[in-house]
Amino acid sequence: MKYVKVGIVGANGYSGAELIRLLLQHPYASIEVLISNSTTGSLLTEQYPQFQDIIHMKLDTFNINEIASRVELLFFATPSGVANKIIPLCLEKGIKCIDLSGDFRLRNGDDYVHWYGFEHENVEYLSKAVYGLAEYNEEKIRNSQLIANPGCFPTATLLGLLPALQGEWIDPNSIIIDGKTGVSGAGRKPKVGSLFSEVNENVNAYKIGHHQHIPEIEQSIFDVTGNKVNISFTTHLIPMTRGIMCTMYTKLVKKGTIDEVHQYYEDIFKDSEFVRVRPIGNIPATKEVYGSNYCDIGLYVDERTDRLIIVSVIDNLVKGASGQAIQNMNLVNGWDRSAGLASAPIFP
Ligand SMILES: NC(=O)C1=CN([C@@H]2O[C@H](COP(=O)(O)OP(=O)(O)OC[C@H]3O[C@@H](n4cnc5c(N)ncnc54)[C@H](OP(=O)(O)O)[C@@H]3O)[C@@H](O)[C@H]2O)C=CC1
Ligand SMILES: CC(=O)N[C@@H](CCC(=O)OP(=O)(O)O)C(=O)O
Repeated sequence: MKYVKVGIVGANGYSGAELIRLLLQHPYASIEVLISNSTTGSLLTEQYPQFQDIIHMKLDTFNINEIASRVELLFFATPSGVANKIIPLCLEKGIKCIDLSGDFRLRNGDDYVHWYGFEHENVEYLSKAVYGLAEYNEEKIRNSQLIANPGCFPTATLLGLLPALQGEWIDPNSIIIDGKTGVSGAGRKPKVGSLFSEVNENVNAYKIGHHQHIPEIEQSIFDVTGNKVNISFTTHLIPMTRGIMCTMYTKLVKKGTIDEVHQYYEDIFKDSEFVRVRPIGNIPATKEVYGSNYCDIGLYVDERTDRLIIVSVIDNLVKGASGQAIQNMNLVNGWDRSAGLASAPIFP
């Protein structure tokens, strides 16, 4: 099997480093180029000593003419507002691009000003991007040159919620999503809100009503089910390093026992190697997917309130970012879906 030469723009960030870790164990991809910004010129091991004697590479500046002949596929693990400017240059050179940022997830260019706070510079490319939720978009992803990798919260939310909507088990206008995340979700760039003394022994609700993942989740619900919904979505920062838990409260509209709903979920995900529907009565915890590409889903039918409560957990850096990006790379190249991703979660 031929190796595909890949590069990472934003290699010095948390999701960039996680891409490196996962790509090192990938059977068909070889890392050829690492690009960073303020740390350009340094060795990767100066930034991340864990890679000593494993990978010896320098962090370079982005120069499309210089890298075009060296890579066939680029991952963008850059802050929002960066990839929209440079991905079109890469596409013109025939490089496949997988963007881990939000820059190509929304179809409506005007939404970027409202939800992300920047003006998108290449709105004509938004319709060329395929949303990389692999479990729902596999065929389109296989044939795409530009993949918008889903956000971490949308990944956990959509995998947990879409079957309930597809099966018309719940009222689409009743959805409340309570999201919790570890601090690595905010990236490696230092900020006050990520300091140990701010996060430790604390829980903090943030971006209520204006989180950038709201339009992404609503857009995907529409694409898969045709439902135009307005969700209530609140995220909380909690004192852990990795992990996302989304607990979703929904009103049941179809009389169904937990056995029926559970069977419906199992049928939807029977061929998805990275979604595990937990047995009835078993609710997943974030540590049970730590370091892995799994999304685990637990279901509870509350007969007292007629609600279906769905709990979905992922590792934000793996299934929520770099693992899912590699899952998409596997589809684009026609490889095994789980190539390089088959490892079990780390526990405890
Ligand atoms: N962390 C997570 O759990 C998840 C992150 N994402 C998304 O992935 C992207 C990366 O996130 P994360 O790894 O956390 O971020 P980090 O802040 O940890 O890293 C950002 C990286 O981008 C580089 N960078 C910054 N500006 C530029 C630029 N203009 N040109 C090239 N490189 C640049 C930085 O380089 P340097 O350090 O040298 O300045 C650094 O390598 C974000 O868009 C984020 O929203 C998505 C899902 C989950
Ligand atoms: C803890 C923390 O701040 N998490 C970030 C995760 C965002 C992210 O990963 O960015 P994308 O929009 O590119 O998906 C947040 O909630 O905004």
